[in-house]
Amino acid sequence: DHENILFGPKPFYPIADGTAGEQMYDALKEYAKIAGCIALTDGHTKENVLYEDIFKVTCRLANSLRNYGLNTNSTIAICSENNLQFFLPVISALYIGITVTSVNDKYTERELLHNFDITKPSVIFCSVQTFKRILKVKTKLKYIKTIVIINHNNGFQGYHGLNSFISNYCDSDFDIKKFRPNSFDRSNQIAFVMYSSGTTGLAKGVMISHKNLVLRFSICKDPTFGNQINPTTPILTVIPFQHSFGMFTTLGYLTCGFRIIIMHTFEEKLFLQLLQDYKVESTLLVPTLMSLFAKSSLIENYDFSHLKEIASGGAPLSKEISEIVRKRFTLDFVRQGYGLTETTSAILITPDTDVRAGSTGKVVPLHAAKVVDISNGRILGPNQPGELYFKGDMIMKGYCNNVEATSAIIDKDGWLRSGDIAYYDEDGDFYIIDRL
Ligand SMILES: O=C(O)[C@H]1CSC(c2nc3ccc(N4CCCCCC4)cc3s2)=N1
Repeated sequence: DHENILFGPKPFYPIADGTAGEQMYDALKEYAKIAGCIALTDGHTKENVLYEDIFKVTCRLANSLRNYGLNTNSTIAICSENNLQFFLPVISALYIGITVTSVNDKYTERELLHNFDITKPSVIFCSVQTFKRILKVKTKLKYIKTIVIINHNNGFQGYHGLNSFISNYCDSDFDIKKFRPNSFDRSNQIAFVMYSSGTTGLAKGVMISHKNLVLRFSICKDPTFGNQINPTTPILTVIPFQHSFGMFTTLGYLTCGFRIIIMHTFEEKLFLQLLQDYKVESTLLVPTLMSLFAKSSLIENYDFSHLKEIASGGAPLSKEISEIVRKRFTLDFVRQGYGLTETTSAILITPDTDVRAGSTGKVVPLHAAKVVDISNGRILGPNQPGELYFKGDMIMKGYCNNVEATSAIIDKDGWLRSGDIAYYDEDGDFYIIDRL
C-alpha cells in the first residue's frame, strides 16, 4: 500500500551514465581547462590547489596505483585530517575502482586495528600527523603492504610521499591524454567502506557503491536540493572529510567546480574572517558550531553580504538555534539535511527557499520514506511520530562481511530502518524527535 509512503520528486537532471570515478574524471577534466580555476584553498595557510593540478596528479597517481598492482579487488585506507591532499588518493582510487576506507584521524591504535580488521586495506595513505600511529599499526597487520604520506613530497623513514610514490610507479612515458578511468558495474563495485555503529554499539563497515555515490552527485547539483552549478562559487567547509557528511559533500562540490575553502581545525575568528575575505556563498556547519554562533559576539564585526546559505547536518538542529543564527547572519533561511552513514549522504534536505523552521526537510529525489508505528508495524500518516524508514539507491549495499547485521537493518523489500523517531507534516516536511 503506497498510502503514507512519501516519495521524493523527479531529479532535475537525469542520472548521468558511468561510474562515480568516470563522472569525477569528466568533471575535473572540464574544470582543468579553466586557467587558474581554484579547487581547494587551505583556510589556515591560504595555499591554493587548482583543478588542473588535481586532474594531473589524480591521473598520474591512478596510473601509479595500477602499476603498483591495485585493481577493483583492492582496498586502500585514508587516515588524515582535512588537508589539500586528502582527496588525491580518494579520487585516483575512484578512477580505478579501488575501494577506499576512511578512518578517523583521531583514532587510537586499538580503534584503527578494529577498523582495519574489517576492511584489510593493502596501502594506507596517511598524513605526517597520523604517520607514527599508522606505522605502529602496520607492524601488527601483515596485509598492509606499504604507507604513503600524502602531505610530504619525498616521504621519510623508508616510506614514499605522494610525489615520490608517483615518480617511482608512474609510467615513465605517461601521457595524460591517453589516460582513461576504468569502466565497471557501478551498482556492484564498492567505492567506500565507512564506519558506523548503526543501531548497536559495535563499529561496522558500511559499503557504499559507485551507484550510491552517483546519486549523491546528482542530488548535489539539483537546484532544489543542492546548489546551482556555477564553477568558482566559494564554499567554506569545516566538516571532517573522513566522515560521510564531509566526504560526500566535498566530493560533490568538486564535481560542481566550486572553490572549496577548507579548515582542519575550527577557530571562530578565522572562520568568520574566511567567510568575509573569500566572499563565501555557502558554508556547512554542525549543530555544535551553530550553537556557538548563536552566542557569538563577533558576528557584527564582519561583512557577510555574499553569504547566501548556512547549511547544517550531522545531528538534529533545534528550531531556536536555527532561527537565532539565521537572524544574526541576516539570511532568508538556514538549510538542514538528515542522513546516516548507511544512506551515503543526506536523504532528507530542506528544499531551497521553502524552509520550515525546525524541519530537517523533504525526501530527496529517487528516494522514499515512511514512518512506522513501532508497536504494530503500521505505516503512519502525517503528524504521528514513529520510526523512520528509507528506500532508494543511496541506501548502502550492506555491512562489510556482516550479513546478519545487514538483514537486521535492511528488510527484504530494501527498506532501511533508521533507528530515529520522527514525524512529517501535511506538506511532507520531516521533524526528527529522538534516537530510538
Ligand atoms: O548524521 C550522520 O551520521 C551523517 C551521515 S551523512 C550526513 C549528512 N550528510 C549531509 C549532506 C549534505 C547536507 N546538507 C545540508 C542541507 C543543505 C543542502 C545539502 C547539504 C547535510 C547532510 S547530513 N549525516
